[in-house]
Amino acid sequence: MRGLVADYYLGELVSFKGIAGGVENTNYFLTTTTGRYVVTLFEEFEFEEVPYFLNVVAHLKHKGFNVPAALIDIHGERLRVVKGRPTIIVDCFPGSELKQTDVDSCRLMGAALAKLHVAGEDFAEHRESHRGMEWWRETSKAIEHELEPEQATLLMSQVAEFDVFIAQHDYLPKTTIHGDLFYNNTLFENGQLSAIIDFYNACYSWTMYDFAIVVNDWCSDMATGELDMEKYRSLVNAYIHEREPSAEEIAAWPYMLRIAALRFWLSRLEAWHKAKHDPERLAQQHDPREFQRILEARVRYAPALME
Ligand SMILES: Nc1ncnc2c1ncn2[C@@H]1O[C@H](COP(=O)(O)OP(=O)(O)O)[C@@H](O)[C@H]1O
Ligand SMILES: N[C@@H](CCOP(=O)(O)O)C(=O)O
Repeated sequence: MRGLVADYYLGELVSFKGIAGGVENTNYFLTTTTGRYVVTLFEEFEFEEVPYFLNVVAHLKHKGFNVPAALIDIHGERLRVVKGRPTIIVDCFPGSELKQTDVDSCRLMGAALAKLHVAGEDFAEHRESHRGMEWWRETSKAIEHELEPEQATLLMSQVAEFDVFIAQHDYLPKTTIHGDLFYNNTLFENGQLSAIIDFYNACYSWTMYDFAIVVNDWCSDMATGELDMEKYRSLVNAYIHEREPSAEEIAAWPYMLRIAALRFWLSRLEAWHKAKHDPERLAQQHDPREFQRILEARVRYAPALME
C-alpha cells in the first residue's frame, strides 16, 4: 500500500483497512496525510474491461454528480495493477449507507436517478450488459437442475417470456444505466444523498429497466416481495417530475419490474452456486429468496403499476 500511495500525489500513508460488505471487488479505506480515499481491486474484470466504467464515472462527474472518479497517478495513469488485479484509487465520500430506505430517501433517489438517466444519454461508448439475455439464458440453464421444481419452472418460464418480450421491444429508449443502484450503493449525509458509487454494472440499456432495478430494491418489502406503496409513489413521482416516461415505456413497466427482479434473483443464485463449497464465501452472499419473492409478487401483480 505504501508503494502504491507513493505513486500518487496523496502525501504519506497513515493507515488502511479492508471494507467488508461488498461481494465483487476488494476495497480498502485508505488514510494519507492529504485525506481519505478508497482503493478498489477489481476481482471480476480484466484490465482492458475497466476503462469503460471509469469513463462512465468521469462523464457523470463532469456533469456534476458526486461519483467516485479514479485519481490520476504521478505517471498520468488512473488504472494500475496490484497483486495482478486492475486497481484504482478514488476519493472517499462523506456519509454512510442507509440501514433501510424511507419515503424521503426514495424521493431523493427518484429525482437523482432521472437526472442520471438524462446525463447518460450523450455518453458515446455503448457497452452491452454482461448480465443481459445471453447471460441469463446460459446461467438459468446451468443452475436449473439445482433448484426446487417450482423454482425451476418459474425461472425458465420467465426467461422464455423475456426472450420474446425483449425481441419485440428493442426500440424502447436506452441510456447509460447504473445497473445496480441498490441503496447500499448510495451514501447519505444529513438526510441528503451524498454520493452514488459502484458503477461496475453500468451499460447501455433500457432506461426503464434501470428504473425498475431501483424500485425493486428501494421500495420492496423484502419479507413479502410486495411494493411498499408509499415509498413507491414517492420514488416514482420524484422521477417523473424530472423525466417523463413515454406511453410505450409506461406500457412496458410491469415487465421491466419482472425482468429486473429476475436479473438479481439469477445473479444471487449464480453467486450462491459458485460459493456453495466454501462456507465462508457462502455466508457473505445476498439471499436469493428475497428476489424470488419480488419476482413472484410482480408476476402476481399483473395490472400496470405506473401511475
Ligand atoms: N468512494 C467511496 N466513498 C465512501 N465509501 C465507499 C466508497 N466506495 C466504496 N465505499 C464503501 O465500500 C462499500 C463497498 O463498496 P462497493 O463499491 O459497493 O464494492 P462491491 O462492488 O464489492 O460491493 C460500500 O458499500 C461503501 O460503504
Ligand atoms: N446489488 C447486488 C449485489 C452486487 O454486488 P455488490 O458487490 O455491489 O454487493 C445484489 O444485491 O444482489
